[in-house]
Amino acid sequence: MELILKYFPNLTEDQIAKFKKLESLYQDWNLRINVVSRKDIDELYLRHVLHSLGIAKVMPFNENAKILDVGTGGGFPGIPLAIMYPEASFHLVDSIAKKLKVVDEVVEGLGVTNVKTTNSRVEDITGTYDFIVSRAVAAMPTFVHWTKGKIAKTQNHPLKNGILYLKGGDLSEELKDYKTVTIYNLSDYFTEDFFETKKVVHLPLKYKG
Ligand SMILES: C[S@@+](CC[C@H](N)C(=O)[O-])C[C@H]1O[C@@H](n2cnc3c(N)ncnc32)[C@H](O)[C@@H]1O
Repeated sequence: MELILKYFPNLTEDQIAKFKKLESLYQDWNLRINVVSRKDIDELYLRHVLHSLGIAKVMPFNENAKILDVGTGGGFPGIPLAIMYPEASFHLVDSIAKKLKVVDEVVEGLGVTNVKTTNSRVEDITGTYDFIVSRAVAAMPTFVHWTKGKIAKTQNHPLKNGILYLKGGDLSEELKDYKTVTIYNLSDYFTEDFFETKKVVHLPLKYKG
């Protein structure tokens, strides 16, 4: 938890309490439904919570922001971001129901009220959002195809509405066709070795016409 405060020192007491509570909730639920590997659960704050919050360093969301987390799995990056931005609304989607069971239990255990979950493939989601966040779900071309038409027209943030994707490693081949992409190195924000190759990829997307 100190790790989160190191990079986000202005959290409220309520946010601190919620971030702290994440550990016991995930430890408990992960024993019943495995959503986080054993190694990762020991490093939950580094590998999951702080990594998810890399998106917050790149693009602090406004009040009323509408965010879709595609393939949220056990709730990453959506749950840490929902704690960070209690006035924004988060829609967490996954095609596997038992993963969302963990998300629903964690959300209830935390008392977070700005998260909605849907058990569905993202292709079947019909809303529009300021940003679509994700980690470890699909290569960018597939992801862009899946999320077509889900971006809101009105721009409310300094970065253009679109995808904010947590990715790692060499992305030159995967992203070569996207002229408008911006890559943010998380090592510019966080000093831990884990972030050495980690990035946030911002890809502006056209709104639904
Ligand atoms: C490797 S997990 C990543 C989970 C989480 N984002 C994380 O980083 O911890 C990929 C998740 O994407 C989900 N997924 C894959 N394709 C999807 C689709 N088309 N629509 C919704 N969820 C999808 C899978 O069910 C799985 O839970």
